[in-house]
Amino acid sequence: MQLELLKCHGSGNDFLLIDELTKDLCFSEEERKGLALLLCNRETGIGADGILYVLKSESCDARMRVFNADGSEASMCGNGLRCVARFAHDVIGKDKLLIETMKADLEVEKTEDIYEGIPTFKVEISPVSFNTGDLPLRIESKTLLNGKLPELSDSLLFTALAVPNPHLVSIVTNDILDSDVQENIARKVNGPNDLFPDGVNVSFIKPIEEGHIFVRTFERGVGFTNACGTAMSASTLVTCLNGQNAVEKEISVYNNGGKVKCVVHHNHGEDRYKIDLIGNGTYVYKASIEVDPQNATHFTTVSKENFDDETSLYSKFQQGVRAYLHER
Ligand SMILES: N[C@@H](CCC[C@H](N)C(=O)O)C(=O)O
Repeated sequence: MQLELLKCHGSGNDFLLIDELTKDLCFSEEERKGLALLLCNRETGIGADGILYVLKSESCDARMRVFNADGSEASMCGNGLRCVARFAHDVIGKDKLLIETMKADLEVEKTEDIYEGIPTFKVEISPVSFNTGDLPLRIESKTLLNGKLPELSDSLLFTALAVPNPHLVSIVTNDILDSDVQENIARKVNGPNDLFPDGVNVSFIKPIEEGHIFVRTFERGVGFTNACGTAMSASTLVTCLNGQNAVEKEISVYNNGGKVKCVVHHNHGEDRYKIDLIGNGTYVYKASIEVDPQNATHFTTVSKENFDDETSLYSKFQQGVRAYLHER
């Protein structure tokens, strides 16, 4: 079949978006997985951190399903949701939309440009849970808040939370960030292991100054990515809980692909948190490929059309972000 793909990114976390909103496509679960494995491979495929399937929804404006590069399905993807928000906005023509995801219906909204000319979307990251059973993390206690996991490190303090995909977060110093500690831990908890049977996204946070943090994530099902939206949201919340940042205030979150803004909201009555994730939803190119989803072993590219203006504008934004980080 001829399959249209939209390559897009949020903070350099890149995806292949497949439109099942306006097109009648019908994939089996195995085919969705097979397409992710074939197309996301950076050596033999097109290369991407995951596939975003955008489907029709009975209750919302659209539905998002996210498959990681290794073919596993994730319950949420923050950077991907901004790309889906952009796509649904462009197709449906509404500034505010509701997107169905695996575990929640989430509000998304076109918002003020993060950098002049860059299409920017605010997406809701929720529900948030600190219950270890929701990741799952198999330890005795019901939560892990700045606690030790001796199986992973003698010294680092970790917080575990689901937003609702699973995250393990630690605030670290420069020397730890520059070492291979994060990769070793992440590989351990994303291979066969007793602590995180389903794997976990592992983030290290470096506080820069009040209202500004840097986050790097090793993603479950992918590896190190330029950025992970749910991880940046989870990390911002952790810095608020630690008193390093404040709730209801915009926090700048720098990453290897750019910058987003996060705002943590706390509903005191219900003691619930939700986070606004604000950042780019950038189109890179449109492509058409010939592929057999039932036997997804190879594909041929039929056509490709670049969104050069979007790419060069995003590069300018990145230059500013790098200059800021270089000075620190
Ligand atoms: N890149 C995403 C998260 C994608 C899913 C994640 N790897 C998982 O398996 O939970 C984001 O921007 O949130």
